[in-house]
Amino acid sequence: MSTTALAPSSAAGPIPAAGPAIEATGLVKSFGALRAVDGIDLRVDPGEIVAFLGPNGAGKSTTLDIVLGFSSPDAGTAWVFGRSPGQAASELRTGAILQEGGLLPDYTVGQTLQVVAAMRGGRHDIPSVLDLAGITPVLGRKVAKCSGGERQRLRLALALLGNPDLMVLDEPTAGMDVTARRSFWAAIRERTAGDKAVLFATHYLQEAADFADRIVIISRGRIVASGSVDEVRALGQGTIITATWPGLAGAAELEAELAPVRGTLADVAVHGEHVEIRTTAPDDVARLLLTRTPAHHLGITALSLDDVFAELVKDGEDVEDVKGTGDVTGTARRTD
Ligand SMILES: Nc1ncnc2c1ncn2[C@@H]1O[C@H](COP(=O)(O)OP(=O)(O)OP(=O)(O)O)[C@@H](O)[C@H]1O
Repeated sequence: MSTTALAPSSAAGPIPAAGPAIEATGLVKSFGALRAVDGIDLRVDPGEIVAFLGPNGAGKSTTLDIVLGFSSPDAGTAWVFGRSPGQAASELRTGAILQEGGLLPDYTVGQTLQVVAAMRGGRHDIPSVLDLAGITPVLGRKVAKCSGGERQRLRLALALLGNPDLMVLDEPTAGMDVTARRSFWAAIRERTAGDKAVLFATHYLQEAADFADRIVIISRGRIVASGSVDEVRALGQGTIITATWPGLAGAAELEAELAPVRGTLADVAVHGEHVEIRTTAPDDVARLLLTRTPAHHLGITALSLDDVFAELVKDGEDVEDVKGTGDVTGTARRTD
């Protein structure tokens, strides 16, 4: 697949946005016996930046390919500004950064932009694209000599050509260092200040937390949670208590001592004298540890977004039972 959505050129002038940037309902896509996408409902409104998070093979790219019109779903519908994805692409309403490949190593950055701009047709404000993507300094450099981050910036510039209303970015900052990632997102933010929409797939939870208005978590082709960062974080049940327990014989001793609060425990782990307990009643567990056991040095922390994410995607068996995940615009929900 090419790196950037090289939509067929269109003579069509600007067409007003109509409805949601993306409205997908009941998407299903199989490869042989594998259901890569298994009933996804997804809505992205103009002006929103939405992160699509999930483990490897969850179905993110397959979904994005459908939204971009690169492939058709086996079932369900996808609309982009009220049009078919292919139509929206041909009207230059969508721009994309896909995962890999597609760039010609012997072209310079500037030549690549010119060629793609000519292929896409229409009028392009190349200086502002260069500026926004921050690649002016490497304009004369051959793609083969560009660093990973510079290539991603070139991909961003290509995606910005035509000033699309929706950008679909598949792991757009892969290979970028923290500073490059920050300035990449600053450029996207600047770009989406109005009513432009962005849907991006990422493996970086922190990136999703920092830059997205909304997070959609997908596992095994199904949406398992969606909402703001805080809403998704709140789906994690429990609090983590850590402590040092001198002379602890092992997990059996810990569990025996915690018997009075057993019903509140989600997880216990013992690493030598260090214990980690996840509980829905942190005060009770802390009190018990401090008054009835030798444990000391207690630490009490909320679940991190990483913990919540790991829990939400941990077990495909749970997710298999999910039915109808509903829209992804409202309050966060877990669907198992
Ligand atoms: N063209 C294809 N033919 C066969 N299987 C495919 C094809 N495209 C994707 N798959 C499979 O579908 C599943 C979902 O793949 P997809 O690329 O959508 O996942 P992803 O969430 O984007 O993963 P990653 O984070 O690793 O990029 C995977 O098991 C993948 O191997």
